[in-house]
Amino acid sequence: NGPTDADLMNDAASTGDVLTYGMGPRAQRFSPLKAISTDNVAKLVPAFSASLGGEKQRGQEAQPIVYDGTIYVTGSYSRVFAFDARTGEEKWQYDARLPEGIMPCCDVVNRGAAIYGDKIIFATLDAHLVALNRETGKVVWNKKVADYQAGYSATAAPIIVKGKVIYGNSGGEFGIVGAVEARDVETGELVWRRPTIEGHMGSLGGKDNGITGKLNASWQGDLWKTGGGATWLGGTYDPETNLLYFGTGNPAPWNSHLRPGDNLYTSSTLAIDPDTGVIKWHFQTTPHDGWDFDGVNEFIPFDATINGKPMKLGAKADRNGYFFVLDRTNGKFIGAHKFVMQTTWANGFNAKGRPNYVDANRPGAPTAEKGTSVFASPSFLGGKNWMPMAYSQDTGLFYIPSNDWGMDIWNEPIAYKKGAAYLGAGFTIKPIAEDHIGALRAMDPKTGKIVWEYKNKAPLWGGVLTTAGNLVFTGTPEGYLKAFDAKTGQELWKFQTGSGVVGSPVTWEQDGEQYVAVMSGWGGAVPLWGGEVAKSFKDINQGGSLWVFKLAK
Ligand SMILES: O=C(O)c1cc(C(=O)O)c2c(n1)C(=O)C(=O)c1cc(C(=O)O)[nH]c1-2
Ligand SMILES: [Ca+2]
Repeated sequence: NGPTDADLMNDAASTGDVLTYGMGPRAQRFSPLKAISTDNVAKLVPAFSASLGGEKQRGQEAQPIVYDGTIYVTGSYSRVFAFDARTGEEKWQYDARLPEGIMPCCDVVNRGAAIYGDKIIFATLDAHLVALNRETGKVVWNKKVADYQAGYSATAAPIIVKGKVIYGNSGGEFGIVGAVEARDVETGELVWRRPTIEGHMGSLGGKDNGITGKLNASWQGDLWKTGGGATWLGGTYDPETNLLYFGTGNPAPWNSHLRPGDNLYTSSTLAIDPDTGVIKWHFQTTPHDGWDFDGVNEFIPFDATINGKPMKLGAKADRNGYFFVLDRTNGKFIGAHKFVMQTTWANGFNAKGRPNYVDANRPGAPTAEKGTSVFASPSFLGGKNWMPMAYSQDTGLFYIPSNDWGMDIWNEPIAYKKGAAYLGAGFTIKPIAEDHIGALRAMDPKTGKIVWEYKNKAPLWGGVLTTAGNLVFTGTPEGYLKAFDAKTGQELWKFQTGSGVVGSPVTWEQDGEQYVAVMSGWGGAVPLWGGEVAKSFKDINQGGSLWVFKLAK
């Protein structure tokens, strides 16, 4: 009863449901549906809206899951809701009732749940993993996965591969140690664990399973013990190579002068064996990161012919402003293409895939209180942050929700203290263009060319969906869900949802009609950390609702 492993692996092709974060294990966010197309999208109207209620609003970053007449969404403050997919009527809701002392860095968000058999599984801000019965919302199991009092939290949607629920952790701003873990979906028992920082021991079936990397190869002294590298965006899975792809976040502390070396495996993409948790390859996008270019961004498998050769590739639009194409079988560097207006920290990448650093643009070492401040672009909130891009199998383009902005950044002294912020840096984010911060960009992964772009005044903070109807959907903080022509970027439709849209849209087919759904509710990191940019957009109203659309009859 309920979705099986095979159903999850087939999610990209099955149009009657949305079973995985990313609309398929590869997370391409491409739907073969075309009942809604460039010809008729102007006639898209609300079918219903459902409120998450309460006073607990803030950022709604979730991607809905749709199965058998029910829409499952997670809400801010670690809540889960089940709504009737035809009427919007609430079936149940679950509230994790968080303790006082949680320490999420960047708003009380959650990006979505996983579904498997009779269960809905999600991660909480106090670092628990919870399985609920999908019919009743009652707890089936609830496991503490890390210590929230040490700064651990969780915001990502888990994925499920071969009966194991696989998930990441958050807390990179508190000197935690990143890890990917796999648990038995039926019992919640740990199967394997893989820390992301070199020197830490992995486990498999209750036994040691080798340390990650090589102790002290790229970290000095004891710094690896509090090295960061959170896996806070979860991962993708490619059934063809049988590899999980997880991004890793910033090294801790942010002040790079306090931790000489490459600091592996922070700001990287890791390919992990889903059966054992062993790292098969790694690619570091920002070695010795000094700007919080936290590299968790999703790695999306795709196939393309390059120089006459069909290749199994993967792409990642990194927070550091470069779009990476790698051979997904072995991590070999194929290319890095700038997708933002400006990158002050590096001038491209060399043939081996190492950045050509501009040394003068690394914030200076603090002599006493404060080191030399530099202007850096992108800002630490990134050329692209958590919000997922989409890949169209029809156009062969990636649609990247990106932002053009910079920051003043300087280093400060800091020492590790359990449960306290471990940055050693100060910063102020600033706009760099008159007319926009956000830019939805269509990237050709074969050439690195930007085929079209749509500029948005506020920073884009929501996920992207693309369809065989030649459409691209994404939301804006100004409150709109918008649809664009996938080939030209022409804006074809918009709808005002009443609060900023920072969720990820999905589409499916039900009773012979195509539906589109998205969460509305402004929040996430921008209002908290956005400096001058946050001030400009402080009047956006908060919210918390699910919007569902279909074509007017
Ligand atoms: O290093 C980490 O553990 C971590 C976690 C998270 C998170 O879990 O949301 C964010 C970040 N870092 C981060 O750097 C960041 O810019 C960010 C933005 C958001 C958001 O949801 O808007 N989360 C996070
Ligand atoms: Ca971070």
